Amino acid sequence: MGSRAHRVSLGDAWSGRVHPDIESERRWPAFDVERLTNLLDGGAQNTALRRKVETLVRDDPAFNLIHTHFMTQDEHFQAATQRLFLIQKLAKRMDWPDDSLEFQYIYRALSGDISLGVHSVAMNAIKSLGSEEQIAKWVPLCKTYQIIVSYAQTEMGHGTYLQGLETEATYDAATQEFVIHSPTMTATKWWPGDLGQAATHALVMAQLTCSGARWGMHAFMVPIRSLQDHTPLPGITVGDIGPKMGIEITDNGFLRLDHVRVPRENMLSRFTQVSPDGTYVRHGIAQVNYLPMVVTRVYMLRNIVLYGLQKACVIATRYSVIRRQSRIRPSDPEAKILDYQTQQQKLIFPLAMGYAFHFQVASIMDFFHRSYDAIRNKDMSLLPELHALTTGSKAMMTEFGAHGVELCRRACGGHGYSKLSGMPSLATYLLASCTYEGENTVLYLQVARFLVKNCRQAWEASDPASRKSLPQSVSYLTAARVDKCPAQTEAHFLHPELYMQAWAHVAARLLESSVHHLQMLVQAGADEHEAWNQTSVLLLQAAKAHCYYITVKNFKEALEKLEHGEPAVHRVLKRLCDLFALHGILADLGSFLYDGFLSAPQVNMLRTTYLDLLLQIRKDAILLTDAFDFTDQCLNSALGCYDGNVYERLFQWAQMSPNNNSQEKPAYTKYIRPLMQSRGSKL
Ligand SMILES: CCCCCCC/C=C/C(=O)SCCNC(=O)CCNC(=O)[C@H](O)C(C)(C)COP(=O)(O)OP(=O)(O)OC[C@H]1O[C@@H](n2cnc3c(N)ncnc32)[C@H](O)[C@@H]1OP(=O)(O)O
Ligand SMILES: Cc1cc2nc3c(=O)[nH]c(=O)nc-3n(C[C@H](O)[C@H](O)[C@H](O)COP(=O)(O)OP(=O)(O)OC[C@H]3O[C@@H](n4cnc5c(N)ncnc54)[C@H](O)[C@@H]3O)c2cc1C
Repeated sequence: MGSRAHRVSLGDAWSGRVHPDIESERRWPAFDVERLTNLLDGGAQNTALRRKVETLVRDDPAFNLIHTHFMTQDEHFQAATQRLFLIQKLAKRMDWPDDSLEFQYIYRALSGDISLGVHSVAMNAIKSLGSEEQIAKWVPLCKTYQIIVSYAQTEMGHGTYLQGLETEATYDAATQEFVIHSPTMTATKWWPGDLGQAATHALVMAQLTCSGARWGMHAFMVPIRSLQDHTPLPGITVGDIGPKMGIEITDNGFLRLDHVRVPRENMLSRFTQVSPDGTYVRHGIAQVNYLPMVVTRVYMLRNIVLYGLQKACVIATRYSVIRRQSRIRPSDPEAKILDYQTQQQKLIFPLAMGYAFHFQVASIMDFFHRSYDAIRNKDMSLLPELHALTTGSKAMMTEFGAHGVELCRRACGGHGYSKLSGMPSLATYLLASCTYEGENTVLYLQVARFLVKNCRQAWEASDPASRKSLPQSVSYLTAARVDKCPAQTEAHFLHPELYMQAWAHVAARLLESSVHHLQMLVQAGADEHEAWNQTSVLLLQAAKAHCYYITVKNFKEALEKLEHGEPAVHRVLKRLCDLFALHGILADLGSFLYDGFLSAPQVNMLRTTYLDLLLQIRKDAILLTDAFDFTDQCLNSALGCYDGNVYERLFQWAQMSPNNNSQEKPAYTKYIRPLMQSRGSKL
């Protein structure tokens, strides 16, 4: 399939004419864009399949996303639910297998603008925590949408601290039922997606009490709305939590339970069981019921964070070669804004991130697939490392991703504030992701806990064998390290080993000084918890440096695999990897200068290398964003279309505003006219 025709998909009259300012960027490609797209897709056959799926939704008006810019919250939810309904029909007609790539691709093609995402989160939770019988019972009902399930964990009073959840699940051995109850206002479930309007069931996370003891958070399948008429069932108070910053496709809701009884079989019991007489049995640590969050964190990284960031890069970079403003020299024509060094600085770091995070997601997915089945089969040996890798990646990718999208939005100037640019929607999605599935600070501190625990064990161990047994992702922290940067020229900063050493050095030093600070406070009389709190700013910094190190390492290792097969693609990706690593150093220079790891002259050399990279990457910027291969339909942006016809499209889309299509002007007739006439016109 011709890729250009494929991309120009909105059918506008001018789409055939590509704007000369963007055409010139594509005229002499330094690498084969299609090969890079294939690499990102995991092979040419996947690219072909993805494009086939995209074609299926391209010409159908029901899948046209432009109108979403003008919708109210409820209209948005309805349209997203209609798309879900149509996709299910399409999938049945096309005979797509469950969990197939086709589903992944159609969600991507429609920019994830499809409702009932949390139903999938809940279904994955059932697969993680349910026994085989429970999975066999509930998952087919979920897959066929005979029931719709919300993941109801967060309460008004507690989201982070799961031990503090107040919803009660008390076992009644006489009837072999659990009594699920919200004892206080703050116990009200608040925020769960798909709960406000859609759900028939909630997977309620509640504190289990049986045999007179409390056992922590467990998952219970609770019917909440009638399967006949969708009204709330007895004992259930359920509704919508009201307006929010964005993500209108999701009906976030509240839920109160008044002594609602569910059978004993409704507690998910892969790892924990309550026998008929109330005896409690558990396999693994108490936090084993937190496994669904690990799974969701993995999937959200690709579907929401990575794609959101990449789309913002495409839109802002394309716009920046069309937009001309001011002159570099007085005698020049007005410059493309992408030719300003400061604009390059704004946009090229997010672009490098868009690639770095691609390889980060691939690595996390790989670790997840290697460890998840073993965990479900009660081998918990890789769970702590999986938890640390997923929480760290979630925190870093959402924090940097949200920042990157905001940089891209601002790089579009005033038009970036228009919803028609697509940027505000991307920005609110990325912002929300910093909070849901674990607030980022809290998640970074989980990473710090893992680092401190493992490294302390290694440092305190006298025999070298204990050092060897450190989880692979942290073993570098206790290895011998370089204390002074050996770079003598600007070119030395383009050696991956050199910037890896720099990141390893800073991550290890920050961790060591956090641990020393902890020890110092304890020696001075603080208990270990207070000492932890009084060291948490340092710990956060150490966890962040570790996450950066891991991301650079994954990028570097992915490139090593590519080195021999694809020299041109390797060359452009290597520049992005270099820039990603060096940008992080420049952004946190204090940490690298603190103990003299870098000298001031080295910082100057590093900065020169960085600025030179900006210029080199700028030449390929459009092609690097084209390689993500998002359709115009998916981008849903007046600024970001493949053909670059920004101004025509912006004007045309604005005409769709209901204000421009109604004879009624209530604000004018009710208030403006009377206001103007109130004093008697002198004109
Ligand atoms: C396709 C995507 C669609 C996206 C839609 C998204 C919709 C959004 C949904 C949601 O937001 S659902 C709600 C999500 N909520 C959270 O993420 C809550 C965040 N809080 C937590 O994860 C935990 O409470 C906590 C912060 C980890 C703290 O828990 P706790 O106080 O109980 O534990 P600690 O004392 O800190 O640690 C004890 C021990 O447990 C280990 N651990 C903690 N969490 C996990 C886990 N998930 N998996 C495995 N192990 C875990 C932790 O490392 C400690 O281990 P040790 O150090 O003692 O060995
Ligand atoms: C769009 C959206 C969708 C959501 N969907 C769902 C859903 O489907 N199901 C569901 O159950 N929940 C859902 N949530 C809830 C979400 O998971 C929680 O809001 C999130 O986990 C944060 O918890 P919190 O609100 O309690 O924040 P808090 O923990 O109250 O955070 C407030 C501040 O306190 C700080 N803080 C808290 N604890 C600590 C600590 N131990 N150490 C240091 N600092 C701390 C945080 O860093 C933060 O700065 C959703 C939320 C949003 C915004």
